[in-house]
Amino acid sequence: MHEAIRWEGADDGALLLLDQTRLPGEEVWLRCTTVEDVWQAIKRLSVRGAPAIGVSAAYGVCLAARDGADAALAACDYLATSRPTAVNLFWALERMRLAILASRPGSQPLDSHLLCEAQAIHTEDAAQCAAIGRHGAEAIAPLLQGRSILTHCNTGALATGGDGTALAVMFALAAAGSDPHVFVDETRPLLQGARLTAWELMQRGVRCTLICDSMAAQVMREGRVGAVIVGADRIAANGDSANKIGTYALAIVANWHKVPFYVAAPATTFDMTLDSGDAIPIEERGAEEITEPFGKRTAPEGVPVYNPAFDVTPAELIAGIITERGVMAPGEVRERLGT
Ligand SMILES: CSC[C@@H](O)[C@@H](O)C(=O)COP(=O)(O)O
Repeated sequence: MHEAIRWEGADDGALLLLDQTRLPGEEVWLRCTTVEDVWQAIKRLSVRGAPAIGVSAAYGVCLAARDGADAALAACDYLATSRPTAVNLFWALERMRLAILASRPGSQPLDSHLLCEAQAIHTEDAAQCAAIGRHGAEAIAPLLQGRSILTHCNTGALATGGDGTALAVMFALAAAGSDPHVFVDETRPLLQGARLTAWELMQRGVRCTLICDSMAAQVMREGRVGAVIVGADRIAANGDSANKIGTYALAIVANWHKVPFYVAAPATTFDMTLDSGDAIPIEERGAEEITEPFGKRTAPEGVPVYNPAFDVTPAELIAGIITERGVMAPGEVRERLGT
């Protein structure tokens, strides 16, 4: 596993993040010592992927706790403003807030109490990834019959506290000896597929082929895809799933070609307060990500730009949701994950 989040030292330590904006060219670790460092790292996507954002934010609260409980509570509010779509962020911050409120003077010092909580969130996420891999491999293996899996964005060890969500399924298939092949969508505009997923799969010896997002329909028409598996940033109670922009179009294309479309995510990605995906907040990012990708201008100065970072795939396009509790139909989410 290529871990991307580490805590260095004891209670007075620092958060180390493998800077995902520099991959695959350079492996540079950022050393975060303040809550502001963590906020910036999340905002600029040095750490990204829904579960990884939650884990990192939890450690960010530990950094603030050195200045006491009020500073730690303020850090929870502040980190919640970094990105709006991945519900794992808000879930982790709520868990840290409850841990702050439960901390009693005279018992374990606040900073070590909170570090234990953040480490528990991290470890639990790793265990959830492993279970998603196991359940997903069992469900997906019979669908492949020598065909490939297609995926979008990055859902591996870089995006989580463990082995990943959708990518964990591919790693589990590989570990079981079934030698999967993965078509990797490059994932416009920030190329999480080309830069991160292709890198992770190659590091782990999983066969993959990089395609542009717009080529997915063609490889499906050629009969080369047995299943699509993607991650999620927030899943509503009816199974509607928000994920990286382009996922919705991919789901439509998969359904047209009768290729089963799966979402893989831990329970921490479900937002049972939302009846449908219509209420999921969609992050809009800066125009320069499209007009000047990676510092090179590709569009005329002054052109109007719309840059939503996520879209919502309606539940009816999803064959199954792979969670640590097993694979469920979108219609089973309310019953299996509570109201
Ligand atoms: C296991 S990560 C699942 C999702 O968070 C992932 O697919 C995704 O859309 C990430 O978007 P990003 O903008 O790179 O944070």
